[in-house]
Amino acid sequence: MHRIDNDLLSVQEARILVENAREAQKVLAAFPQERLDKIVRRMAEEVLKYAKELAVMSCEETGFGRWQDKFVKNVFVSDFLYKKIRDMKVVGIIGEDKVNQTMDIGVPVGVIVALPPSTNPVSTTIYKTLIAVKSGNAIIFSPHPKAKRTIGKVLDILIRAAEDSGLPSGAVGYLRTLAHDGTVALMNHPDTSLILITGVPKLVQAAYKSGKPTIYGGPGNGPAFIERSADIKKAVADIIASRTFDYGVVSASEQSIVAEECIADEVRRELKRNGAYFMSALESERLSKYFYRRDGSLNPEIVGRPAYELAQRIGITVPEDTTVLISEQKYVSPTNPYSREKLCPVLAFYVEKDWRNACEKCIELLINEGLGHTLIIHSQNEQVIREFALKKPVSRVLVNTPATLGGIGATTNLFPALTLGTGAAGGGYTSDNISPMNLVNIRKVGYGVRQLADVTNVGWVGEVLNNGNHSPAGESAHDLKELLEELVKRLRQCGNN
Ligand SMILES: CC(=O)SCCNC(=O)CCNC(=O)[C@H](O)C(C)(C)COP(=O)(O)OP(=O)(O)OC[C@H]1O[C@@H](n2cnc3c(N)ncnc32)[C@H](O)[C@@H]1OP(=O)(O)O
Repeated sequence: MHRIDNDLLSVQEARILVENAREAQKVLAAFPQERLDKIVRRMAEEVLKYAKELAVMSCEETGFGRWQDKFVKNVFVSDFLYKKIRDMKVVGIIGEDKVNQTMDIGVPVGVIVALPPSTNPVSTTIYKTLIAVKSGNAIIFSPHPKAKRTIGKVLDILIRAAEDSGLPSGAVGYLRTLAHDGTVALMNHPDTSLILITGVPKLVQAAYKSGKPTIYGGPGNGPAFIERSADIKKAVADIIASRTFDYGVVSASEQSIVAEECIADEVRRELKRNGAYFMSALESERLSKYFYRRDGSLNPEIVGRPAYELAQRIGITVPEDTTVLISEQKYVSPTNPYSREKLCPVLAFYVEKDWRNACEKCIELLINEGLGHTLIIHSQNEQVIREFALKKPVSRVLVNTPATLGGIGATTNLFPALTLGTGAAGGGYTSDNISPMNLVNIRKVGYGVRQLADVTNVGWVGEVLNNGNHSPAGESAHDLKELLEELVKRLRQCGNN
């Protein structure tokens, strides 16, 4: 009974939120870029003040990750991302080609439905709100139930700051009565235009079923290949820093290491020097039992937990400062959790004879899970790097950098984003690191610059038509002559002769 009431209330609330957002967006759509920018700036400045408090709150509410790293992510979006988008021209006339006489006009998509994940609730919510308002859109969040207090607080801070600086009321909103039906009602409402979903694998199908354009930042399974020419010390330090960041919850993070045989022992030694613990086959087997729930989904109990705690769970005594748990593996399979995304500081370790075999292994891992997401290579050999980049079914190839930070555009010059597109390979429609430009349509303006006759080479067309042998329909020479005369007549009628 309670569930039914909750579902009904949630659906009703969803309808009201969309109606308010639709009206607010009409006002917002008329704002020039400068006015939107002022609001974005106020939101970024205000939420930055709460970066630490929200990081702590997020860990307390969800149990996922490390507050210090969440604090870094919150600062990253409120400061670095903000500065990156500050001078971007996204709406109105955003491009003009005086020579070719064309113009591009950025047009907001309308009302966006956003789902943030329980693993990055604060930073993803800040990021989505900033890029949505920057691009003149309204945005309605359906908070993840596991992080609803935290997401509610982030949004209250953002909404207060935004409305104080002129955002029409209702342009940023969120569902307070959380229920599956309310979220689906937001997705299916005829007045919502686009769904921006990060994590939450269980609701992706509902988003696709709505028939709306859906941008999904989904699971990764990035293999990190260490090639013989790599700076091994740096490669290992990068991987450890990345895999331990926020206890492994970022989807771009390394899930396995693929080492070239001739350097494998050195890599193992370096990993151990960096606090890694290599599990025995038995220990690996014991830990593997915890990875999935009965329905095959990832078990939240191991997500975003430190290596030491995971070791305790299977009764292994390891030093408290153990950074990652590593399992030596040979094979890739959907039933082998070590060859899939793990969202915690656990890595698989594969050894391959040379870079070509490593290349195959990486592809096998990506086909197993994480198609379209991310791959990492540590190498000084530009030729191998390029071969890798050309062949891998991923949307981002990260070179000599920690993947967690490289994928989200902190240590690389990729766009700073917490929703990473996986392209057609990953079942989505964009492979971008999602930016405000993904939230507008580009209206193309083209001035008349030539006449139809200018693009029609009558002489050449005549030559082709008169060559009866090449006529697919087998028309007679007489028919073709008539066709040509008709073409010339049409060009004249257009006043173009
Ligand atoms: C750059 C980046 O890092 S992007 C982040 C990418 N991250 C991911 O892809 C992580 C993928 N996430 C997961 O695998 C899971 O969310 C886990 C393992 C982290 C956590 O699992 P859980 O705690 O069980 O949370 P899960 O997301 O599955 O949701 C739990 C329930 O809440 C529901 N739920 C989640 N969000 C909403 C919402 N907005 N509205 C209504 N219901 C929701 C889910 O449908 C699910 O319902 P069910 O249990 O009845 O099927």
